[in-house]
Amino acid sequence: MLSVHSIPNAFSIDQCNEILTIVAAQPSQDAGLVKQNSDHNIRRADLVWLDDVAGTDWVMDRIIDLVREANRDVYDFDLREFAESPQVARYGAEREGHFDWHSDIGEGVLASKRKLTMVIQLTPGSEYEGGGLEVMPSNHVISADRAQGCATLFPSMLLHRVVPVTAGGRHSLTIWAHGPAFR
Ligand SMILES: O=C(O)CCC(=O)C(=O)O
Ligand SMILES: [Fe+2]
Repeated sequence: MLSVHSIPNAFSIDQCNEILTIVAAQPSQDAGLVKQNSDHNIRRADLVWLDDVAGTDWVMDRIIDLVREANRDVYDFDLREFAESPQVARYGAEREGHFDWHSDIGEGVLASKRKLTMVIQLTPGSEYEGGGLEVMPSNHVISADRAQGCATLFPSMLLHRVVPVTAGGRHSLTIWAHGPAFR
């Protein structure tokens, strides 16, 4: 139940590139944390929330299929909804984009109901240095597959981070599935 699950080619290269094109046309926001305070020592990234963007229903449809299948095969969590918009983040070398160790379960009304996190690599791993997503399921660290289109899923309470980008830029798509609190 605390495992990190990887789905290669969850989104095709064409689909990743289409999302990147759509996002490039949107204004981005400086990343806030769970409680909307932006502490740049913890996180440095630019965000676009996809539910504000027309023409992205197919992205959510694909997300729903991927999460449903992974939950059936691996987690068996009581998931009820996607209560938050999919989020596209850009971590750029120009300000050492990163996200320090954190859990996605926070104190907010929505963040407290997060149960499963899925991150899609939108950028090919060869286009940036650093920027790796790392997840800590127990006393060791798992590095997410950097391949474009690969999905990494993990229970939202697990500590994870994005190490600083030192060259180029990395885009990721993150979505949370929500449900009643763990017990
Ligand atoms: O961009 C990533 O790889 C992870 C993003 C993340 O951990 C988050 O938004 O909570
Ligand atoms: Fe996170």
